[in-house]
Amino acid sequence: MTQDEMKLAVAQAAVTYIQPKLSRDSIVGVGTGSTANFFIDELAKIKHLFEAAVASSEATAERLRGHGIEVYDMNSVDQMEVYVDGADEFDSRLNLIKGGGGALTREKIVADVAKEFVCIVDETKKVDLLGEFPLPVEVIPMARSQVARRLVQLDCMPVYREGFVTDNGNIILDLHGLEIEQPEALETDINNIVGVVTNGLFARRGANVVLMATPDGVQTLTR
Ligand SMILES: O=C(CO)[C@H](O)[C@H](O)COP(=O)(O)O
Repeated sequence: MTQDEMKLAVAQAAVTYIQPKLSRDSIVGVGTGSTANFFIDELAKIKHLFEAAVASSEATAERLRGHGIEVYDMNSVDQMEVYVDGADEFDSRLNLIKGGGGALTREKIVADVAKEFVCIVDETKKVDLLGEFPLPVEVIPMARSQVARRLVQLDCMPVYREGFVTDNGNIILDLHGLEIEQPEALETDINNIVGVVTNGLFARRGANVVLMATPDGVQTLTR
């Protein structure tokens, strides 16, 4: 089974999982990335079952609209049935690293509103300890050097993501070589640095459920 076949399988499983939770006035939060794109294409098949979506990036909004799914502005939404998104890594407690595609801040905002965060991954994303995937940090551009110095003081190794600008007009520093024993504490410590918008650790608000594609089928993992 190819990785794309696994992404499709988990996207289909996500639609099956969320369908009973939806009603005509439901809002669905939608994440960003290649797995999320498979989900969007599958979600379009049940677009008559919910009211609208909220997107975690401009790319996702464009793809949703391409399927004729209405996309609401985040500020007009105060409740959301479910948020579905991929991840770069997850551990057994369903803590995540996200933001490989640079959409981490909007992803975290949309996830925060949702009653349930359904994370869709293939088995290659499962780790014992988070941190092999570089942890993205979104930073206000004028604070780049100072934030980098503060991150070094936290024993992090920041690498500037050259030429990349987030949908919010900010830059990304990727933190390499981490072995994250205490994800909640690190999430808080990094977010407390002045000039950091947010970081890609989803520990304080991890996933409620992870749907993980394997060659033998999709597994449902809960906390
Ligand atoms: O956090 C993300 C984007 O900011 C994605 O969810 C993450 O990078 C996984 O992407 P993919 O499904 O393409 O592997």
